[in-house]
Amino acid sequence: MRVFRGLPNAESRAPCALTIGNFDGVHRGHQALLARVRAAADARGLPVCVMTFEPHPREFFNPAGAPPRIAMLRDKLEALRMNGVDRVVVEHFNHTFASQTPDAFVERIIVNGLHARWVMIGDDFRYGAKRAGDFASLQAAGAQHGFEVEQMATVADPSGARISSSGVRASLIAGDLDAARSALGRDYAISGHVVHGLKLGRDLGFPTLNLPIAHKRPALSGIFIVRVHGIGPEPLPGVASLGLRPTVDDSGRVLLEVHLLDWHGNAYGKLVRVEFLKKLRDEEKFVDLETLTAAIARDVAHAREYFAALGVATGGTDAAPGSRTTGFSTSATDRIR
Ligand SMILES: Cc1cc2nc3c(=O)[nH]c(=O)nc-3n(C[C@H](O)[C@H](O)[C@H](O)COP(=O)(O)O)c2cc1C
Ligand SMILES: Nc1ncnc2c1ncn2[C@@H]1O[C@H](COP(=O)(O)OP(=O)(O)OP(=O)(O)O)[C@@H](O)[C@H]1O
Repeated sequence: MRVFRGLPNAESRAPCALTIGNFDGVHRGHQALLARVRAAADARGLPVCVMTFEPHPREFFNPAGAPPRIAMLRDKLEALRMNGVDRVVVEHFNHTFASQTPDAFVERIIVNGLHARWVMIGDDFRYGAKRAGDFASLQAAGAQHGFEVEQMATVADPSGARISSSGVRASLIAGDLDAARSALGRDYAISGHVVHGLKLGRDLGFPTLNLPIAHKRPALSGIFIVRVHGIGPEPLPGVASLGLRPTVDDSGRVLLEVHLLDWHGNAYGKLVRVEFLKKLRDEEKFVDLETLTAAIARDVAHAREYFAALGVATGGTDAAPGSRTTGFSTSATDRIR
Protein backbone atom coordinates (compact mmCIF):
# COMPACT_ATOMS: atom_id res chain seq x y z
CA MET A 1 0.00 0.00 0.00
CA ARG A 2 1.34 3.43 -0.96
CA VAL A 3 0.60 6.50 1.13
CA PHE A 4 0.61 9.99 -0.37
CA ARG A 5 0.57 13.20 1.62
CA GLY A 6 -1.63 15.28 -0.65
CA LEU A 7 -2.44 14.47 -4.26
CA PRO A 8 0.00 12.10 -5.98
CA ASN A 9 2.36 13.48 -8.58
CA ALA A 10 1.60 12.93 -12.26
CA GLU A 11 3.46 9.56 -12.56
CA SER A 12 1.53 8.06 -9.66
CA ARG A 13 -1.87 9.11 -10.92
CA ALA A 14 -2.94 5.84 -12.52
CA PRO A 15 -6.71 5.37 -12.90
CA CYS A 16 -8.31 3.98 -9.74
CA ALA A 17 -11.47 2.99 -7.90
CA LEU A 18 -11.94 5.62 -5.23
CA THR A 19 -13.71 6.18 -1.95
CA ILE A 20 -13.48 9.20 0.34
CA GLY A 21 -14.02 9.59 4.07
CA ASN A 22 -12.58 9.95 7.55
CA PHE A 23 -12.56 6.22 8.28
CA ASP A 24 -11.96 6.80 11.98
CA GLY A 25 -11.72 3.32 13.51
CA VAL A 26 -12.27 1.47 10.19
CA HIS A 27 -15.36 -0.19 11.68
CA ARG A 28 -17.52 -2.91 10.14
CA GLY A 29 -19.46 -0.36 8.03
CA HIS A 30 -16.19 0.93 6.58
CA GLN A 31 -14.92 -2.63 6.11
CA ALA A 32 -18.02 -3.61 4.11
CA LEU A 33 -17.64 -0.50 1.99
CA LEU A 34 -13.95 -1.22 1.36
CA ALA A 35 -14.77 -4.83 0.42
CA ARG A 36 -17.25 -3.54 -2.16
CA VAL A 37 -14.67 -1.08 -3.54
CA ARG A 38 -12.10 -3.89 -3.72
CA ALA A 39 -14.53 -6.10 -5.69
CA ALA A 40 -15.45 -3.28 -8.08
CA ALA A 41 -11.76 -2.41 -8.55
CA ASP A 42 -10.84 -6.05 -9.29
CA ALA A 43 -13.68 -6.34 -11.81
CA ARG A 44 -12.24 -3.34 -13.66
CA GLY A 45 -8.54 -4.05 -13.18
CA LEU A 46 -8.07 -0.90 -11.06
CA PRO A 47 -6.22 -0.24 -7.80
CA VAL A 48 -8.24 0.80 -4.73
CA CYS A 49 -7.59 4.36 -3.62
CA VAL A 50 -8.86 5.96 -0.40
CA MET A 51 -8.78 9.69 0.18
CA THR A 52 -8.86 10.58 3.87
CA PHE A 53 -8.26 13.76 5.82
CA GLU A 54 -5.82 15.03 8.38
CA PRO A 55 -6.88 16.73 10.55
CA HIS A 56 -10.39 15.36 10.78
CA PRO A 57 -12.72 18.03 9.30
CA ARG A 58 -14.48 18.41 12.64
CA GLU A 59 -11.11 19.09 14.31
CA PHE A 60 -10.45 21.78 11.71
CA PHE A 61 -13.81 23.50 12.11
CA ASN A 62 -14.05 23.15 15.88
CA PRO A 63 -10.66 22.31 17.44
CA ALA A 64 -11.87 22.52 21.04
CA GLY A 65 -15.21 20.81 20.57
CA ALA A 66 -14.26 17.99 18.18
CA PRO A 67 -14.81 14.50 19.53
CA PRO A 68 -11.81 12.40 20.57
CA ARG A 69 -10.20 10.20 17.92
CA ILE A 70 -10.67 6.46 17.81
CA ALA A 71 -7.40 6.00 15.91
CA MET A 72 -4.46 8.16 14.93
CA LEU A 73 -3.03 8.01 11.43
CA ARG A 74 -0.66 5.04 11.88
CA ASP A 75 -3.43 2.75 13.08
CA LYS A 76 -5.86 4.03 10.45
CA LEU A 77 -3.37 3.31 7.67
CA GLU A 78 -2.71 -0.18 9.02
CA ALA A 79 -6.45 -0.92 9.12
CA LEU A 80 -6.89 0.36 5.55
CA ARG A 81 -3.99 -1.83 4.43
CA MET A 82 -5.56 -4.85 6.12
CA ASN A 83 -8.75 -4.12 4.18
CA GLY A 84 -7.12 -4.38 0.77
CA VAL A 85 -6.47 -0.71 0.00
CA ASP A 86 -3.66 -0.07 -2.52
CA ARG A 87 -3.23 3.70 -2.15
CA VAL A 88 -4.13 6.21 0.52
CA VAL A 89 -4.12 9.91 -0.13
CA VAL A 90 -3.95 11.82 3.15
CA GLU A 91 -5.28 15.23 2.25
CA HIS A 92 -4.48 18.16 4.50
CA PHE A 93 -7.90 19.47 5.48
CA ASN A 94 -7.69 23.25 5.60
CA HIS A 95 -9.63 26.32 4.59
CA THR A 96 -8.63 26.11 0.92
CA PHE A 97 -9.70 22.48 0.70
CA ALA A 98 -12.95 23.08 2.57
CA SER A 99 -14.00 26.04 0.46
CA GLN A 100 -13.79 24.37 -2.97
CA THR A 101 -17.09 24.38 -4.85
CA PRO A 102 -18.54 20.93 -5.58
CA ASP A 103 -17.54 21.29 -9.27
CA ALA A 104 -13.99 22.29 -8.36
CA PHE A 105 -13.77 19.32 -5.95
CA VAL A 106 -14.79 16.93 -8.73
CA GLU A 107 -12.41 18.38 -11.29
CA ARG A 108 -9.40 19.02 -9.07
CA ILE A 109 -9.60 15.94 -6.85
CA ILE A 110 -11.63 13.17 -8.44
CA VAL A 111 -10.85 13.72 -12.12
CA ASN A 112 -7.45 15.42 -12.45
CA GLY A 113 -5.96 14.63 -9.04
CA LEU A 114 -6.82 10.95 -8.69
CA HIS A 115 -8.03 9.81 -12.13
CA ALA A 116 -10.96 7.98 -10.56
CA ARG A 117 -12.89 5.71 -12.93
CA TRP A 118 -15.27 4.39 -10.29
CA VAL A 119 -16.30 6.12 -7.05
CA MET A 120 -18.05 4.67 -4.01
CA ILE A 121 -19.72 7.01 -1.58
CA GLY A 122 -21.74 6.40 1.56
CA ASP A 123 -25.38 7.22 2.12
CA ASP A 124 -24.49 10.43 4.00
CA PHE A 125 -21.73 11.67 1.67
CA ARG A 126 -21.59 15.40 0.92
CA TYR A 127 -18.76 17.26 -0.79
CA GLY A 128 -17.60 20.76 -1.55
CA ALA A 129 -18.12 24.04 0.30
CA LYS A 130 -21.17 24.08 2.56
CA ARG A 131 -21.55 20.36 1.84
CA ALA A 132 -23.47 21.37 -1.30
CA GLY A 133 -22.57 18.33 -3.44
CA ASP A 134 -24.46 15.04 -2.99
CA PHE A 135 -24.97 11.66 -4.65
CA ALA A 136 -27.15 13.07 -7.46
CA SER A 137 -24.68 15.84 -8.35
CA LEU A 138 -21.74 13.41 -8.22
CA GLN A 139 -23.54 11.02 -10.56
CA ALA A 140 -24.21 13.86 -12.98
CA ALA A 141 -20.54 14.87 -12.79
CA GLY A 142 -19.54 11.23 -13.39
CA ALA A 143 -21.63 11.10 -16.56
CA GLN A 144 -19.90 14.26 -17.76
CA HIS A 145 -16.33 13.29 -16.84
CA GLY A 146 -16.45 9.54 -17.41
CA PHE A 147 -16.53 7.91 -13.97
CA GLU A 148 -19.14 5.64 -12.42
CA VAL A 149 -20.64 6.36 -9.01
CA GLU A 150 -22.10 3.82 -6.60
CA GLN A 151 -23.75 4.46 -3.25
CA MET A 152 -23.12 2.13 -0.33
CA ALA A 153 -26.10 0.69 1.52
CA THR A 154 -26.04 1.24 5.28
CA VAL A 155 -24.42 -1.47 7.39
CA ALA A 156 -26.30 -1.86 10.68
CA ASP A 157 -25.81 -3.88 13.85
CA PRO A 158 -28.28 -6.65 14.81
CA SER A 159 -30.53 -4.09 16.56
CA GLY A 160 -30.80 -2.11 13.32
CA ALA A 161 -28.58 0.80 14.41
CA ARG A 162 -26.12 2.14 11.81
CA ILE A 163 -22.55 1.22 12.68
CA SER A 164 -20.67 4.50 12.93
CA SER A 165 -17.47 6.06 14.20
CA SER A 166 -19.58 8.09 16.62
CA GLY A 167 -21.03 4.87 18.02
CA VAL A 168 -17.58 3.29 18.49
CA ARG A 169 -16.35 6.49 20.12
CA ALA A 170 -19.28 6.47 22.55
CA SER A 171 -18.57 2.83 23.45
CA LEU A 172 -14.90 3.62 24.12
CA ILE A 173 -15.77 6.66 26.24
CA ALA A 174 -18.11 4.44 28.26
CA GLY A 175 -15.33 1.82 28.62
CA ASP A 176 -17.60 -0.72 26.88
CA LEU A 177 -14.97 -2.73 25.03
CA ASP A 178 -17.45 -5.47 24.09
CA ALA A 179 -19.62 -2.97 22.20
CA ALA A 180 -16.54 -1.44 20.54
CA ARG A 181 -15.33 -4.93 19.57
CA SER A 182 -18.60 -5.83 17.90
CA ALA A 183 -18.70 -2.60 15.86
CA LEU A 184 -15.01 -2.81 14.94
CA GLY A 185 -15.01 -6.53 14.22
CA ARG A 186 -11.74 -6.78 16.20
CA ASP A 187 -10.31 -5.72 19.56
CA TYR A 188 -9.71 -2.02 19.96
CA ALA A 189 -5.95 -1.45 19.74
CA ILE A 190 -3.40 1.36 19.83
CA SER A 191 0.14 1.05 18.51
CA GLY A 192 3.23 3.04 19.34
CA HIS A 193 6.98 2.94 19.89
CA VAL A 194 8.30 2.02 23.32
CA VAL A 195 10.19 4.92 24.94
CA HIS A 196 11.99 5.47 28.24
CA GLY A 197 9.76 6.41 31.18
CA LEU A 198 10.47 7.71 34.68
CA LYS A 199 11.90 4.28 35.62
CA LEU A 200 9.74 4.46 38.72
CA GLY A 201 7.72 1.40 37.74
CA ARG A 202 10.59 -1.02 38.32
CA ASP A 203 11.01 0.32 41.89
CA LEU A 204 7.31 -0.23 42.47
CA GLY A 205 7.73 -3.86 41.36
CA PHE A 206 5.75 -3.28 38.15
CA PRO A 207 8.02 -2.18 35.31
CA THR A 208 6.13 -0.79 32.35
CA LEU A 209 6.61 -0.28 28.63
CA ASN A 210 5.83 3.38 27.97
CA LEU A 211 4.19 4.43 24.73
CA PRO A 212 3.66 8.13 24.07
CA ILE A 213 0.58 8.34 21.91
CA ALA A 214 -0.47 11.02 19.50
CA HIS A 215 -4.02 11.12 20.89
CA LYS A 216 -4.28 14.33 22.88
CA ARG A 217 -7.60 13.17 24.21
CA PRO A 218 -8.06 9.45 23.59
CA ALA A 219 -11.64 8.19 23.54
CA LEU A 220 -10.64 5.42 25.91
CA SER A 221 -9.00 5.91 29.30
CA GLY A 222 -8.43 3.90 32.47
CA ILE A 223 -6.82 0.64 33.52
CA PHE A 224 -7.16 -2.44 31.29
CA ILE A 225 -6.33 -6.07 30.71
CA VAL A 226 -4.41 -6.13 27.44
CA ARG A 227 -2.59 -8.30 24.97
CA VAL A 228 0.59 -6.95 23.36
CA HIS A 229 1.90 -7.77 19.89
CA GLY A 230 5.37 -6.95 18.61
CA ILE A 231 7.60 -7.96 21.52
CA GLY A 232 8.04 -11.63 20.73
CA PRO A 233 6.63 -14.13 18.26
CA GLU A 234 3.42 -14.59 20.32
CA PRO A 235 1.22 -11.86 21.82
CA LEU A 236 1.91 -11.32 25.54
CA PRO A 237 -0.62 -10.83 28.35
CA GLY A 238 -0.48 -7.63 30.39
CA VAL A 239 -2.20 -4.81 32.24
CA ALA A 240 -2.17 -1.24 31.01
CA SER A 241 -2.86 2.28 32.09
CA LEU A 242 -4.05 4.75 29.45
CA GLY A 243 -4.25 8.32 30.66
CA LEU A 244 -2.46 11.04 32.61
CA ARG A 245 -1.07 9.07 35.61
CA PRO A 246 -2.22 11.75 38.07
CA THR A 247 -0.37 10.17 41.03
CA VAL A 248 3.08 10.64 39.49
CA ASP A 249 2.79 13.09 36.61
CA ASP A 250 1.32 16.56 36.20
CA SER A 251 2.53 17.20 32.64
CA GLY A 252 -0.93 16.68 31.12
CA ARG A 253 0.64 14.29 28.58
CA VAL A 254 -1.32 11.17 27.71
CA LEU A 255 0.67 7.97 28.03
CA LEU A 256 -0.05 4.31 27.44
CA GLU A 257 1.87 2.16 29.91
CA VAL A 258 1.90 -1.61 29.86
CA HIS A 259 3.10 -4.00 32.52
CA LEU A 260 3.64 -7.38 30.87
CA LEU A 261 2.91 -10.32 33.16
CA ASP A 262 6.00 -12.48 33.66
CA TRP A 263 8.21 -10.85 31.07
CA HIS A 264 11.28 -8.75 31.41
CA GLY A 265 13.65 -7.59 28.77
CA ASN A 266 14.51 -4.60 26.67
CA ALA A 267 11.81 -3.38 24.32
CA TYR A 268 12.90 0.22 23.83
CA GLY A 269 12.30 1.43 20.30
CA LYS A 270 10.01 -1.45 19.33
CA LEU A 271 6.73 -0.76 17.61
CA VAL A 272 4.06 -2.60 19.59
CA ARG A 273 0.31 -2.96 19.27
CA VAL A 274 -1.71 -3.01 22.47
CA GLU A 275 -5.11 -4.69 22.25
CA PHE A 276 -7.58 -3.72 24.96
CA LEU A 277 -9.50 -6.75 26.23
CA LYS A 278 -11.30 -5.60 29.40
CA LYS A 279 -11.56 -2.41 31.41
CA LEU A 280 -10.70 -2.91 35.09
CA ARG A 281 -11.27 0.58 36.50
CA ASP A 282 -10.83 4.31 36.00
CA GLU A 283 -7.47 5.93 36.63
CA GLU A 284 -7.12 7.36 40.17
CA LYS A 285 -4.96 9.93 41.92
CA PHE A 286 -3.61 7.98 44.89
CA VAL A 287 -2.30 9.60 48.08
CA ASP A 288 1.05 7.86 47.87
CA LEU A 289 3.06 5.29 45.93
CA GLU A 290 2.22 2.46 48.38
CA THR A 291 -1.49 2.84 47.68
CA LEU A 292 -0.79 3.03 43.93
CA THR A 293 1.36 -0.12 44.12
CA ALA A 294 -1.36 -2.00 46.01
CA ALA A 295 -3.93 -0.98 43.38
CA ILE A 296 -1.66 -2.17 40.54
CA ALA A 297 -1.14 -5.48 42.39
CA ARG A 298 -4.93 -5.93 42.51
CA ASP A 299 -5.18 -5.09 38.79
CA VAL A 300 -2.54 -7.72 38.03
CA ALA A 301 -4.36 -10.31 40.16
CA HIS A 302 -7.59 -9.63 38.25
CA ALA A 303 -5.74 -9.95 34.96
CA ARG A 304 -4.27 -13.30 36.01
CA GLU A 305 -7.75 -14.59 36.89
CA TYR A 306 -9.02 -13.37 33.53
CA PHE A 307 -6.25 -15.10 31.60
CA ALA A 308 -6.50 -18.26 33.71
CA ALA A 309 -10.21 -18.51 32.85
CA LEU A 310 -9.20 -18.44 29.19
CA GLY A 311 -6.57 -21.11 29.68
CA VAL A 312 -3.64 -18.69 29.24
CA ALA A 313 -0.90 -19.46 31.76
CA THR A 314 0.60 -16.34 33.32
CA GLY A 315 2.87 -17.66 36.04
CA GLY A 316 2.65 -16.91 39.73
CA THR A 317 2.54 -14.06 42.24
CA ASP A 318 3.37 -10.48 41.51
CA ALA A 319 5.31 -8.64 44.16
CA ALA A 320 8.38 -8.97 41.97
CA PRO A 321 7.66 -10.03 38.42
CA GLY A 322 10.17 -12.67 37.49
CA SER A 323 11.66 -13.99 34.32
CA ARG A 324 9.09 -16.67 33.54
CA THR A 325 8.41 -16.61 29.86
CA THR A 326 4.80 -17.58 29.61
CA GLY A 327 2.32 -16.25 27.13
CA PHE A 328 -0.41 -17.21 24.76
CA SER A 329 -0.35 -20.44 22.90
CA THR A 330 -1.93 -19.98 19.50
CA SER A 331 -5.10 -21.78 20.57
CA ALA A 332 -5.39 -19.74 23.77
CA THR A 333 -4.94 -16.57 21.72
CA ASP A 334 -7.81 -17.66 19.51
CA ARG A 335 -9.99 -18.35 22.52
CA ILE A 336 -9.49 -14.81 23.80
CA ARG A 337 -11.45 -13.39 20.89
C1 LIG B 1 -1.99 -1.61 35.84
C2 LIG B 1 -1.59 -0.19 36.10
C3 LIG B 1 -2.45 0.66 36.78
C4 LIG B 1 -2.11 1.98 37.04
N1 LIG B 1 -2.99 2.79 37.70
C5 LIG B 1 -2.68 4.08 37.91
C6 LIG B 1 -3.59 4.95 38.58
O1 LIG B 1 -4.73 4.59 38.90
N2 LIG B 1 -3.19 6.23 38.82
C7 LIG B 1 -1.95 6.70 38.44
O2 LIG B 1 -1.65 7.85 38.69
N3 LIG B 1 -1.07 5.91 37.78
C8 LIG B 1 -1.41 4.63 37.51
N4 LIG B 1 -0.53 3.82 36.83
C9 LIG B 1 0.73 4.39 36.30
C10 LIG B 1 1.86 4.35 37.30
O3 LIG B 1 1.83 5.56 38.01
C11 LIG B 1 3.17 4.21 36.52
O4 LIG B 1 3.16 2.99 35.86
C12 LIG B 1 4.38 4.24 37.43
O5 LIG B 1 4.46 5.47 38.04
C13 LIG B 1 5.66 3.96 36.65
O6 LIG B 1 5.94 4.96 35.73
P1 LIG B 1 7.23 4.86 34.75
O7 LIG B 1 6.99 3.75 33.78
O8 LIG B 1 7.27 6.21 34.05
O9 LIG B 1 8.39 4.59 35.60
C14 LIG B 1 -0.85 2.48 36.59
C15 LIG B 1 0.03 1.63 35.89
C16 LIG B 1 -0.33 0.31 35.65
C17 LIG B 1 0.63 -0.58 34.90
N1 LIG C 1 -22.52 1.80 8.74
C1 LIG C 1 -22.16 2.18 7.52
N2 LIG C 1 -22.71 1.58 6.45
C2 LIG C 1 -22.33 1.94 5.21
N3 LIG C 1 -21.44 2.90 4.93
C3 LIG C 1 -20.88 3.53 5.96
C4 LIG C 1 -21.19 3.19 7.31
N4 LIG C 1 -20.47 3.99 8.13
C5 LIG C 1 -19.73 4.78 7.34
N5 LIG C 1 -19.98 4.52 6.04
C6 LIG C 1 -19.39 5.18 4.91
O1 LIG C 1 -17.96 5.07 4.99
C7 LIG C 1 -17.37 6.24 4.42
C8 LIG C 1 -16.44 6.87 5.40
O2 LIG C 1 -17.21 7.28 6.53
P1 LIG C 1 -16.78 8.39 7.53
O3 LIG C 1 -15.71 7.86 8.38
O4 LIG C 1 -16.47 9.65 6.80
O5 LIG C 1 -18.10 8.59 8.40
P2 LIG C 1 -18.83 7.71 9.54
O6 LIG C 1 -18.24 6.36 9.72
O7 LIG C 1 -20.30 7.80 9.27
O8 LIG C 1 -18.40 8.50 10.83
P3 LIG C 1 -19.14 9.50 11.79
O9 LIG C 1 -19.87 8.65 12.76
O10 LIG C 1 -17.99 10.24 12.42
O11 LIG C 1 -20.03 10.34 10.94
C9 LIG C 1 -18.50 7.18 4.05
O12 LIG C 1 -18.76 7.00 2.68
C10 LIG C 1 -19.64 6.67 4.91
O13 LIG C 1 -20.91 6.99 4.39
